[in-house]
Amino acid sequence: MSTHAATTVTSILSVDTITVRFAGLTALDNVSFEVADASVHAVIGPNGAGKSTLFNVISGVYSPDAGTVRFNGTDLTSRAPHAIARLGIARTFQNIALLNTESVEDNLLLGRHLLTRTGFVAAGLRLPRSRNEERRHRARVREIAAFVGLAERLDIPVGTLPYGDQKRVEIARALCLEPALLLLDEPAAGMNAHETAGLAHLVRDIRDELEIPILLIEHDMGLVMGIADRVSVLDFGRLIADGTPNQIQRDPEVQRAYLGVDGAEPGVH
Ligand SMILES: Nc1ncnc2c1ncn2[C@@H]1O[C@H](COP(=O)(O)OP(=O)(O)OP(=O)(O)O)[C@@H](O)[C@H]1O
Repeated sequence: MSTHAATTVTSILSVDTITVRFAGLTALDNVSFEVADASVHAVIGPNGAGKSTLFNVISGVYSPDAGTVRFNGTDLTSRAPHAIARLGIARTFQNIALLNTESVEDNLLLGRHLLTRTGFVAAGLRLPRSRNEERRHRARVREIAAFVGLAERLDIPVGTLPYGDQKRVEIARALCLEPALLLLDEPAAGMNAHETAGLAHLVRDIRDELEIPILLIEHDMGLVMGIADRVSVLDFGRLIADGTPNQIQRDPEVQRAYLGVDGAEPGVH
């Protein structure tokens, strides 16, 4: 027997033989992979590869035709989106979904509504217990805003912020759920180089300081290769590769999938 104990990587999310069909089209075909705890895990693939469908299965928007998704051992398959959020999976969307005329603080407070016991109606009536609860939530919202770099922007209507800051508000709102796993859907889309660099920092900080694992869909290969611990590659609904960024960049099937679509290698952007 070996004297060296194998390093065990705990997995927080298991995607197990997931298949999703839309009419005649197989959007996900028997897809399996694991997301390790304390990791940044990227899902990449050409347009139409099945990435959004995968997120929609994990977050409960779609029920798969076959397979299971387990989160910390709990079967998520066919649970409703709000039940999955309550279990600790928070997500952001491709298009910013915030209340533009409301302040950063109010948008973040709304992100905590699943965690409130007395609810915001009771808070509006200023009942003593709800006042205490509201105070706690406001304090936590301030901490989270400071963590993402928005401490000075709490009173500003979200719609007037620069795009990169609006994306930060979205991520902060997801963090307000105190998630055990964060799903980010194309967080760098529409960002300039400076904003993307800031996002890379933030994602690393969420993993390293908050110790929240992150699963992200992203087309910006520079960002993916720079921050991901592991990368899963989808092509026409099939998982064609799963490995470290280095392994993925050298994988001939991955290169073929990208060259076949738009002439770009995943390592070159
Ligand atoms: N609700 C739906 N009804 C029918 N077909 C769908 C539906 N959602 C996705 N599809 C199809 O499933 C396939 C996978 O789509 P999906 O949006 O998951 O790909 P994607 O990798 O996220 O693409 P992109 O990078 O362009 O966002 C595509 O062929 C798409 O047209």
